[in-house]
Amino acid sequence: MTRITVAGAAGRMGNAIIRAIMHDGGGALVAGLEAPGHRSAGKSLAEVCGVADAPGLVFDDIAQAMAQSDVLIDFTSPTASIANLGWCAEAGKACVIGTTGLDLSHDQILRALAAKTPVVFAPNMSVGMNLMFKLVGQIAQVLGPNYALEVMEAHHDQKKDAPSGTAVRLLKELCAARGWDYDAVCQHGRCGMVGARPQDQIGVAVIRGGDIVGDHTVFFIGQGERIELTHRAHSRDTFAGGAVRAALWLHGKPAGLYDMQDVLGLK
Ligand SMILES: NC(=O)C1=CN([C@@H]2O[C@H](COP(=O)(O)OP(=O)(O)OC[C@H]3O[C@@H](n4cnc5c(N)ncnc54)[C@H](O)[C@@H]3O)[C@@H](O)[C@H]2O)C=CC1
Ligand SMILES: O=C(O)C1=N[C@H](C(=O)O)C[C@H](O)C1
Repeated sequence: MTRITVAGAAGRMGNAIIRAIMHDGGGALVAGLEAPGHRSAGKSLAEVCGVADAPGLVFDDIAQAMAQSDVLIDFTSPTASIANLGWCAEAGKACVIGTTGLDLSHDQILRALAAKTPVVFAPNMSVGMNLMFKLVGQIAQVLGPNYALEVMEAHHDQKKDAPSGTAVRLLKELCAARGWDYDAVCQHGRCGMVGARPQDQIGVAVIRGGDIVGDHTVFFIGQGERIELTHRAHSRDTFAGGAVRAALWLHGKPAGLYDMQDVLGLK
């Protein structure tokens, strides 16, 4: 059985992942990991997460948290995920990373570390969104250049990064389909005398508020009609289930960088 440690155990996703391991089965929950000096360090996972039957403790030291584990599932912050992956690469432990907001330098380090240990890295662990990643490029290609592309995402008011990692991936799929350069064509918001819309542009709109779990819409807008392709996550359980599925799939795989498309057989 795959033994799993959950980083960010006291966070929104950490909590959902611990519930998924406990209630959906398939893996063994070993420990939680939190930021150095975090108030939950030394407490039981059951107390920290409110999951009565959860075994194990929360540590603020990765060596202790991973001592009995095969896989780390990490939904934390960009710097924390890269540091935790660095430890996993040295120790030969597999790592599933769902953290978003990584910059180019994080991305380069992640790729180098994934040469040493198996890693699943994906901005969205849901089945539906991973199918949508495939579909948006196909739709853009079939409709052709006369259809304007726009992306809108909405999330809860605690989200730190914008646009979401999922929106960034959708934009990259659309750019690949059109042969466009991401940085050159993405227009983040519009304000003032912006003029007529150029054809080679993708507008990006970001909404934040309340407890929205995660909504993404891609607009394909033509003269006389439009398609709006929307994915709405109803709860974090959909991401958590995907993360656990990825951990079970990853255990025993050779070193390398994988994403949810590999896990779900969508490539
Ligand atoms: N890929 C996906 O499907 C999804 C990705 N996310 C991403 O996951 C990340 C976390 O999101 P939330 O759970 O909402 O955030 P959160 O803020 O609720 O939780 C993050 C947790 O990580 C902990 N942490 C910080 N540094 C740490 C370290 N060095 N080691 C261990 N734990 C550490 C924090 O104390 C906190 O408890 C974000 O980047 C978010 O965008 C969120 C939902 C789905
Ligand atoms: O921070 C979140 O909550 C989410 N983050 C991911 C992202 O940035 O794409 C995925 C999901 O939409 C929820």
